[in-house]
Formats: sequence, structure tokens, C-alpha cells
Amino acid sequence: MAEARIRWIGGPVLHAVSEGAFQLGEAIEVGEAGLPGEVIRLRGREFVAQVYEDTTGLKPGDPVHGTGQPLSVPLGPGLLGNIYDGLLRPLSEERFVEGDDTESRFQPQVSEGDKVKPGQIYAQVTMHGLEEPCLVPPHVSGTVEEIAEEGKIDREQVLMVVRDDDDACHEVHLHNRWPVRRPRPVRDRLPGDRPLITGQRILDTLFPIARGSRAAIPGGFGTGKTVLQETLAKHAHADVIIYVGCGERGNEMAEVLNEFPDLTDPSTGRPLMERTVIIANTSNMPVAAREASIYAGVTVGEYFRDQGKHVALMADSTSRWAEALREVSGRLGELPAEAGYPAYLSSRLADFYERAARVTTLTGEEGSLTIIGAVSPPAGDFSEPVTSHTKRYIRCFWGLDKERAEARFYPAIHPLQSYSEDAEKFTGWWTEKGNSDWYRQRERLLTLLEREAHLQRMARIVGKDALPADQQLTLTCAQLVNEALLSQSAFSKTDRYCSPERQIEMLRLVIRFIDLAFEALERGADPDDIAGLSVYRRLQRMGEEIGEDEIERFDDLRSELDDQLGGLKARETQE
Ligand SMILES: Nc1ncnc2c1ncn2[C@@H]1O[C@H](COP(=O)(O)OP(=O)(O)OP(=O)(O)O)[C@@H](O)[C@H]1O
Repeated sequence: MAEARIRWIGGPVLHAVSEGAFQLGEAIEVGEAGLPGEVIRLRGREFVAQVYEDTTGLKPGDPVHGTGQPLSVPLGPGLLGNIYDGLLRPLSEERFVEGDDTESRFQPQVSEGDKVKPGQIYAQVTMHGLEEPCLVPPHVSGTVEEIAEEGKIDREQVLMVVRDDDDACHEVHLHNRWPVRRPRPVRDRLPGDRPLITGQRILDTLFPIARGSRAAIPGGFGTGKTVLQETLAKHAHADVIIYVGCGERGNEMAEVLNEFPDLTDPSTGRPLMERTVIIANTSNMPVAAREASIYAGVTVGEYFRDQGKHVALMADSTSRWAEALREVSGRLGELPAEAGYPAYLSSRLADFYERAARVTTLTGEEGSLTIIGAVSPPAGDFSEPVTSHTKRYIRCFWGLDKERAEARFYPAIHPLQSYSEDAEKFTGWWTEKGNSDWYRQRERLLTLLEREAHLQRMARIVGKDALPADQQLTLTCAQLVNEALLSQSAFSKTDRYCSPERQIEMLRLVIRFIDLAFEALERGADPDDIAGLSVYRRLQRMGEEIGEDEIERFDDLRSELDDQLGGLKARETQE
């Protein structure tokens, strides 16, 4: 392999003079310790590289070895349930799901002489108590020359040899490397068809995301990005969760690492870690590795998608990742663009988000990778470069609002600053679930919330009591929408997750309240009397009071609602 010598080194960036041919994007090993790095710029015999580990102690003259391969990560069974660094190296020997490594068992599903195709499952492996498929790597096809026997296997052993049509032999291992910056091939990309249910009412009901789509969660300091990402990781209806903690503070990541192994998947009752891969790259780890961690995460996501699974990737936070790009770019002496970020910030964001997709895999199955990235705009300013460029590539924008967070109104997603370009596709899905009115109800709520913002501005000037009765009632109804539907504590035992069935009931009750309240107003009822009804307070708290396994209790609430609002008379008639 090609060799070079360091000529200059500063932080994660080095310049080297090569004695052989290096390629752009080639993975390298730096110094005697062989620290991992990547060639990021080539000029004649000189190149610039970034190093993914602490470079303290490296000096001019130290050797750099080429690997001849692009930066890649090993993909295969055993990834689930563990925590990795930005280059997918396990951060801990301890595993977070039960089971014993020595019990790895290999069960071939093909025999010598069989034909295999890219992406095909050629064996099953049981590791750590989990059975996982072994896939033929995407660029391998041909006739099986050799296949390992059923039984115990060793991680490094060759499991299968495939001879292709050009007579070349390919060795297939348990883990096969894939370049992190290259999307894995698929047969077809498909449009999003059904929602990725998150269990969060404000998202599923107002701003739903399709499986295979992409969303951003921008929010200023302390507005709840991390809590929301973790809530999604715990409750989203996905087969596999990839959680990339990118440049967050070590203590925040430590919380995730401490908490996740103890959590149970609410839908299966199994440990949540069994379906989770965590990639941790905290702010004190080398900055270049942070840049790579996002691509490593997305590559792992695609690997599970290629097994016909529905995968959700949470990246917290893409701003820290963009800062890593900025730091490396600064050290390269590149001309800075907006806010010091490199001019290629936008294309790098595109490279990341565009890997989200619903696909037909190479073997004809359906899989999806949904990407949800948190953004931390300085001072919560959504016009800054990372947020504004991200907006170009995402379909759902879930903007967190400082005022809502300060009022401890969680999740602090602002309904008027957020949007979903996927929503229109889901009328059919909600109809199948039993709510053919969902899209119309959603539009009504959004219109009501817009009207609320307008009326609140007026009320601040003239006082709420000076508003006409119908406007006062509009504010009362909007408050109910906010408190009953949009507010949902991530820490509430009853309400941290809300199933689509429960969301339908709650949405219907709120809409019914609005309809009956305005009918009562027409009959001459007083808006204050409507807001003072005990059923109004019960509706505000229904998320906390009626859990997932007592959905029939919503019927009682509905009867109470009909009785109280139906019985409400004009004030004069009451007297
Ligand atoms: N959905 C929620 N339910 C209940 N409490 C929440 C919710 N979201 C946020 N909080 C509260 O707000 C606090 C701050 O949230 P979080 O750490 O997620 O903010 P952040 O935006 O990630 O912050 P930073 O900018 O520091 O990364 C949490 O510790 C929690 O008390």
C-alpha cells in the first residue's frame, strides 16, 4: 500500500508528502499507532487528511499508510444492542442485551453450487440471543464455491466464497465493509405511503412524517431537542432505531447510555436496546470523527433497511456536525461562506438527508430509512445557515419554540412554525384506522390555532374580556387544543406514548367540544360558562387520565360532554 510522511499537522488535519498513489477519500493509518484518518484533498504528491483520533504526539516525519479503500464501516449481525464511536468501533466490551458471544451459531441457507444474488439472505446467525440474517454484499453475485458449516463461527472467518461470472472469487465474512459516504444500492426508490407513528399527538395528528421521509427538529438552547429525539427513539413504530449522539455534551450522552439499556420496548416488551444501535460522539471526542459519525449512522441504517426493515435514524445534533465541518474547513484555510461554514455545507446536508428513503431492496422487499435531525440554531434563530439549508432537504419541520418551552409546555413544537409536506398522503391510512375525517379535522385545528395567534395579539391590546363572545370562545377552544392534544409530557407514565387509536378518540372529543360549544353560543350561552364546565377541565387532562388500555372510557367522557354542553342555556334562561 502507498506510504507518505507527515509534513505538517494541526489538530485533526495533517499535510503529508506521499511516496505512492493515494486516492481522494482513501482511508489511511497515521503514525506508529495507525490512527484512522481519511484523505480529503489531493495535490500532486501532497495530500491533506483528517484524523479521527486525538493527534497529540504526532509530528512531521511520522509515517502515513494508505489502505487502498475508502473510509468504510463493518456491517453484519451483532450490531444491534451496542454502543459505537463515530467509526463504528464498539465503545464498550459490555453488551447491553442479554446473551453470550460464544453462543454465535451459523445456519447456512445456501449450498455449494447454488447461485446467490446481491442482498440475498444466505444464512442466519444467532448472536447474543438474537437471530439475524447474513446478507450477500451488494456487489457480490455468482455461484457458491464454499460455505461454512452449521455451528459455531469465528468473527474473522470466511463464511462463504462466491465465484462471479468473470471467474473472480469473493470472500464473504460475518462483517463486510461498506464505504460510509456511498449510498447502498436499492432496486427502486418509492414514494412515502404511510406514516411513521411516533406516539406524539402533535406530530402524528398535525405534522406526520412518512416512513422513509426526513424531518428536522430545530430549537434553541434547552427547548427539548434531546428529550424529543429520545422519546421518538423509544416510541416510534420502527423495527430498528439508530441514535447518533453527535457532538452533544458528554453528560447528555451519558444519560442516554445509562437510560437506554434499562428501557423496555412498549410494543414487544423486549429490551429496547435489542432494536437499537447507538453511535456516540460527544463534544470532547475528536472533531473529525464527529463528521464521520453521521455517515456511519446512515450507512448502518441502510444496512438494516436492506433487510426489509423500517429504520428510524435520530441525529442529535446536526449543528454540532456542521461545526465540525467548519472547524476542519478553517484548518484547511478554505474561504468561509455564511457564518464561517464552508460553501459545501448545503451539499453535505443534502448528501445526508437524501439517503432517507422508502425502497424496494435488491431482493424485492420493502424497507425504509427515516431521518430525523435535531438542529441547534444559535439564539434559536431559524434563519441561520444550518437551519435554512436543512429546510431545503427535509419534508417535515418541527420547530421548537422558546416561549412554549419556558412555559413548560412540552413538546415545545410551535404549531404555526412547523409543517409537514407528507400529511396529504395519509388520509387513506387514517381512514383504515377508523377516522375518515382526519385530514379535515387537522385543517380545522390548524386554522383555529392561526386564529388564536391573531386574537391573542388583539387581546393583549384591548383585554380578553373586550373581545366579542365568539372570539372569546375561539380562544377557549384553542386553549383546549393546546392542552388536551398538543401538550404531552415525555415523563408521564400514562401519556408519554399515544397510540393512533387513542389519538383518534381524543381528536374527536376536542372537535366535538368545539362544535357543541359554538352551538351553545348560538343558543345564547356565555363563553365563560362554557370554559367553566367541569368537562372542559376533564378534557384538558384526558391524556393523563385515560390510558392506552382503557380507551372505552372516552365514551363516558363523550356522554358527559354532550350532557353538559347540550344542557347549557343562555344566562337569562338560567336565572
Ligand atoms: N417532551 C418533554 N416532556 C417533558 N419535559 C420536557 C420535554 N422536552 C423537554 N423537557 C424538559 O426540558 C429540559 C431540556 O430539554 P433538552 O435537554 O431536551 O433540551 P435541548 O434542546 O436538547 O437542550 P440543549 O440545547 O442543551 O441541547 C429537559 O430536561 C426537560 O426537563
